[in-house]
Amino acid sequence: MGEQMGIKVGLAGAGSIAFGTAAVLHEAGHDPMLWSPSGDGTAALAKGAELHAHGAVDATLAPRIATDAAQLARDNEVLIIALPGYGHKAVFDALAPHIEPRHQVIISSHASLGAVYLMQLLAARGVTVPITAWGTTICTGRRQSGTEVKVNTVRSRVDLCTVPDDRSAEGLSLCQTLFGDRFQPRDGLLAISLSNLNPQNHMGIALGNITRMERGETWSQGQNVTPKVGRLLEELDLERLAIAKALGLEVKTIFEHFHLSFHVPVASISEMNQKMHEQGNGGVGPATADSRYVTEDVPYGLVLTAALGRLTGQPAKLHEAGIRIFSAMYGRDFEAENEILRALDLHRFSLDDLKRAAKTGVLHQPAKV
Ligand SMILES: NC(=O)C1=CN([C@@H]2O[C@H](COP(=O)(O)OP(=O)(O)OC[C@H]3O[C@@H](n4cnc5c(N)ncnc54)[C@H](OP(=O)(O)O)[C@@H]3O)[C@@H](O)[C@H]2O)C=CC1
Ligand SMILES: CC(C)(CO)C(=O)C(=O)O
Repeated sequence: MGEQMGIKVGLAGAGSIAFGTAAVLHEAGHDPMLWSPSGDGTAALAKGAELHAHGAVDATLAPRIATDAAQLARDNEVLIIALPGYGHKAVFDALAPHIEPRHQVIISSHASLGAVYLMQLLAARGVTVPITAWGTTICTGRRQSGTEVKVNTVRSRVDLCTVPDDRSAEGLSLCQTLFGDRFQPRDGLLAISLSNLNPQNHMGIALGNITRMERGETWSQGQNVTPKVGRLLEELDLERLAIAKALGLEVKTIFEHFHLSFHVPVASISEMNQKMHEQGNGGVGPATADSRYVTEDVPYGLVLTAALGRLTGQPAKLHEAGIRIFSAMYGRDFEAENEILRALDLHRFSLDDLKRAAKTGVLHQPAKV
């Protein structure tokens, strides 16, 4: 995998996380390249402007820019998928024909068994590579313009797993080489899916603040995790933890999540968020109802957790209610919007099939009856 430093990393995406991750990689001496699927996200950088990161990372860099998926794969040894779940299928479809055995793929953050979908595309070409799924992102932040990103935090811990699981050591070692000793290996893709706290947290945050979002207000996210919103997040967390327990999987609690990601002492979730607000990394809430907090996290997050709740006999009633309430508010069927679960035809598989696929990355066709 090349030299210890200066690894060429291709990022699919040119939004907040792709920009922030490029800055983190640059600071660690690596060589990032960005690919904006439409070209819009990198228009200014492609004309020669520099990318400025400020906040938890202060850096100015001139990342390489890819014109298409083929170039991103050709010019890099590592590919990081760094865009919302609703773009994953299109990006996997575009990249898969160009991925070769020399590559490693990281999905940041992994959504709805996307790693299984990508493995399936690669298997059709006879290619296997280590695909590492992260439960979240290495940093948080907001892209401020085509050349600027504010990085709010660089996380101390990110949960990961690699499929197929016999390539786990390669996946972990690569992540450590790129980003340092920040990774907590977890037991397969179901653990990683249940390690992503955004869907449940964003459900509570968006429900509590939907009028602010719809009216386009500017509002502090941390400050608006008020005691009642905080309690809803804690109750949502209990549903997720019950499913993980039924599956025999260890995942972090919401308290550990905020502590490790935002460096605040453990207290109630509302108190931890107030502290984040005070120390300046509480973030800014979405200023539009057309936000991935709903359009990504409901179909690609809550829907999978709710399905796992049904399969494990641990019904996630609040998660289920969230899917219905947001679908009613938006006049959309968010359950039907998940392109990856639809392509995998999840309903045909048993819990045992999913448990196996969580390790191998392969969903075997159920036997015909
Ligand atoms: N920002 C944060 O602090 C955090 C983000 N995350 C997660 O990280 C991931 C990335 O988030 P973030 O960078 O903030 O998101 P952004 O909305 O900033 O990502 C924008 C990028 O996504 C691309 N994109 C959007 N829709 C599609 C599509 N349908 N097909 C292909 N590409 C698409 C855009 O393409 P184009 O360039 O063509 O416009 C652009 O490059 C998400 O899963 C998010 O939930 C998790 C925790 C924190
Ligand atoms: C703001 C933050 C870090 C917490 O909700 C986030 O997860 C996001 O932007 O997706």
